[in-house]
Amino acid sequence: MNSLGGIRSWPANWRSTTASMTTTESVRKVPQVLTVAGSDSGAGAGIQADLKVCAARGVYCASVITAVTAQNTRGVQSVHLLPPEFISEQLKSVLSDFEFDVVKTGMLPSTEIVEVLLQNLSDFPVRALVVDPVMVSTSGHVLAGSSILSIFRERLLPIADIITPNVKEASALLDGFRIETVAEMRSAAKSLHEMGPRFVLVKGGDLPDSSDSVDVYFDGKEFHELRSPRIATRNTHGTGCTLASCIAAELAKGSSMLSAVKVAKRFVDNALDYSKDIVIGSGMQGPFDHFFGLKKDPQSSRCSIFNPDDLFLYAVTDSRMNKKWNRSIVDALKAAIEGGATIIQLREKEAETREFLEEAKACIDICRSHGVSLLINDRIDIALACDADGVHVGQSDMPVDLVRSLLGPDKIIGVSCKTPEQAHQAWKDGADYIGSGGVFPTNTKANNRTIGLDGLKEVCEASKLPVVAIGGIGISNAGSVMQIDAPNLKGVAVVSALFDQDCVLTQAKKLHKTLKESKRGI
Ligand SMILES: Nc1ncnc2c1ncn2[C@@H]1O[C@H](COP(=O)(O)OP(=O)(O)O)[C@@H](O)[C@H]1O
Ligand SMILES: Cc1ncc(COP(=O)(O)O)c(N)n1
Ligand SMILES: [Mg+2]
Repeated sequence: MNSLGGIRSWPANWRSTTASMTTTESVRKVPQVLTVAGSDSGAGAGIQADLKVCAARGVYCASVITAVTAQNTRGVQSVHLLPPEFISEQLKSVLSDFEFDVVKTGMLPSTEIVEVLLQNLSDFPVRALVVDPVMVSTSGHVLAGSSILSIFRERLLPIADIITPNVKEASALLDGFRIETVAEMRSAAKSLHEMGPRFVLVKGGDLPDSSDSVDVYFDGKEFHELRSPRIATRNTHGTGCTLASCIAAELAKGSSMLSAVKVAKRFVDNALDYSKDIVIGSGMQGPFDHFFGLKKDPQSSRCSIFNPDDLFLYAVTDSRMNKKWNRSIVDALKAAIEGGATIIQLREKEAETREFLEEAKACIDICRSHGVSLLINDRIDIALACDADGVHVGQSDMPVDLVRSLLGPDKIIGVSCKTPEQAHQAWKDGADYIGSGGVFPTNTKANNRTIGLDGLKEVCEASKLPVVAIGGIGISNAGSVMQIDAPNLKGVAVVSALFDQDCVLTQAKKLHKTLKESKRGI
């Protein structure tokens, strides 16, 4: 739909171009999505899911309804298509008024309906188009028949920025191509890409015989497999709609396509996990809760889900390096995350408290919008004040058991350990992970005793906790670190290898690639 390559940021002058009815200073731009989809009376999927996920992600969502379904947790009882002329009126109404960042489509059940959509999109061009080619509900009901296939293939897919078919839909678009394995999902993604969309995500929620829930993403050159353990629940009604709308919401906020897809996958995963036991309706396809992020489960003592795999590429900031390269902390972090950093630690040794707090708040916004956790080095007060995801403390900082009692059960706590004794204590005190090093000598931390790869291994073996290695690690030696034989070594933490570099994005990508390759080699 657009020429922005999926990596978009607000134009510098958006304030002056956005609205003319109020003064420039008082304008606050809200990211906006339009969903063009069907209504689900049970409110688990369709328009209702789209509205919920956008609200949960802080994005405004308008809705044009194409069809009304009589639907519940047992299935779809009946479908009523709205007249194409009336759908066109709805489209004109909102497209002529709002400034949508992204249009997302769901159920488009007739050729005439697709025609009116295409006509309106050509009358009112939008910046990005997410097409979820809804054809079959999770319950197996046909929501759009084969009559729409040719207009999808010939006219809608070629203008889409991303399409998100499930395996059945991908197969239908490819004349019945069989998709039963991840390898076949890859072939399907490639063939669908040839039909014209800029990105393809083939969703594997319904892939038979797979213990993981795997989605295959293809950008025309590279494949990415997005995996998460399959959650055992009946409440998967609306996962497809939610995923596509979450991608639209993240794009509307300015994310790149891959970041948007990753955030969306994680959102669905967290929502399913949070809602796996809820019972709504008596059928086999229950809805899930999109607002898990706003709630705490009174039954469980730990409710934020710390994923040890997030330690994979752990970026630790350094303000002197940002000054040296003349970039803001926010730009540095954005580049690190876009390049593949999976968790961030804000380490600030010079700033005054007020300055540190303001910085932390700006960083949290960036991290939250990318679905990446942000930890604060040492300063429990700053972590509390800005509601960071957790802290990292050293052996001479506040003791971990005290940190836990101050921060409560939900926050992530990491602790630096050089010895097996410290590692054992970290676990007893309630830490979530260990940072172990310095593995190699480094300029970032003066007078720091190095422990080498043997010391790292001893620390790993002494604890049940996940470990991230730190100290003098970069592209040249990250592979040797990951190859020590320790299953709880989850990743590497780096400072200079990312931030004391000309291009943070390039270095992050290279390091991520190196780590992935070395992990595969184990
Ligand atoms: N049981 C599950 N556990 C974890 N993720 C799931 C599960 N079922 C579906 N997903 C995820 O939900 C998203 C929607 O997938 P899918 O169910 O294949 O689409 P649709 O709802 O369109 O049929 C995908 O990201 C998929 O990986
Ligand atoms: C109105 C409408 N749109 C889309 C879906 C597909 O949702 P899912 O495949 O997740 O059940 C649905 N069931 N109803
Ligand atoms: Mg599904």
